[in-house]
Amino acid sequence: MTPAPAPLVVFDLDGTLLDTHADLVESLNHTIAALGLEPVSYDDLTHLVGQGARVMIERACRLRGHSLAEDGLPLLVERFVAHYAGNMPGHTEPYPGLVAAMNRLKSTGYRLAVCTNKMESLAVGLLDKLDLVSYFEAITGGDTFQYRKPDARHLTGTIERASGDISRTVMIGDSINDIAVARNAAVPSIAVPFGYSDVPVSSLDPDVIITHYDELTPELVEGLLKGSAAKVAV
Ligand SMILES: O=C(O)COP(=O)(O)O
Ligand SMILES: [Mg+2]
Repeated sequence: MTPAPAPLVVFDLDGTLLDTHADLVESLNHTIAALGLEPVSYDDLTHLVGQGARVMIERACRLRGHSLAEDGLPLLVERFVAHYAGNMPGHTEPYPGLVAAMNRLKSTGYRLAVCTNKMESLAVGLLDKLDLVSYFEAITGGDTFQYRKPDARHLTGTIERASGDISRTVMIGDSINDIAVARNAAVPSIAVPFGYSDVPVSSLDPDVIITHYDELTPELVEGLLKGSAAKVAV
């Protein structure tokens, strides 16, 4: 019998691997200050984040009642990226128990990857500053492909780059795009409630919710993989 391919756990980044909120808010406020707009708060972030910097800036302008000239956006994105990249890692930290959980999974033969709507260069740069890049077989961002979460191809493209097997993959994330991309790719999902969802994660209907990384064990992932294999077999 051929052994089952190594399982792959694919992580979202903002609000899942890393608590990035303070730096996102700071860089966003630095960006919109150029337009004379009032700063946004952490509470606003849950509605603004999710589709990368460009959309976050557009949404923040809308929130502040500012109609952005079409050609104004590239300069603002540049301003955001310069500020964010220039301050990394800032206040950003891995969520409690994450590194131990990743070590646990890796020492059991698991592969890990990142599928984020953040720009790939910012995701890689940030993970590099935190010495976490080497954990991942692949890191893909919102600009890596022509499509991004919740489009299934962002996740399937990530799995391919990580040399994973879609029937042995689990996606873990904090918001609707993550649970939706998993559903769209027919991959089991795990939600974390400590990120930036604007609705309770239970309403997204993930397969499992974990409230701390201590719960992310090989047994939990194997259980989900068996469950999804059973669903396919029915
Ligand atoms: O930066 C964003 O807008 C979203 O990032 P995430 O996909 O890692 O949550
Ligand atoms: Mg997220």
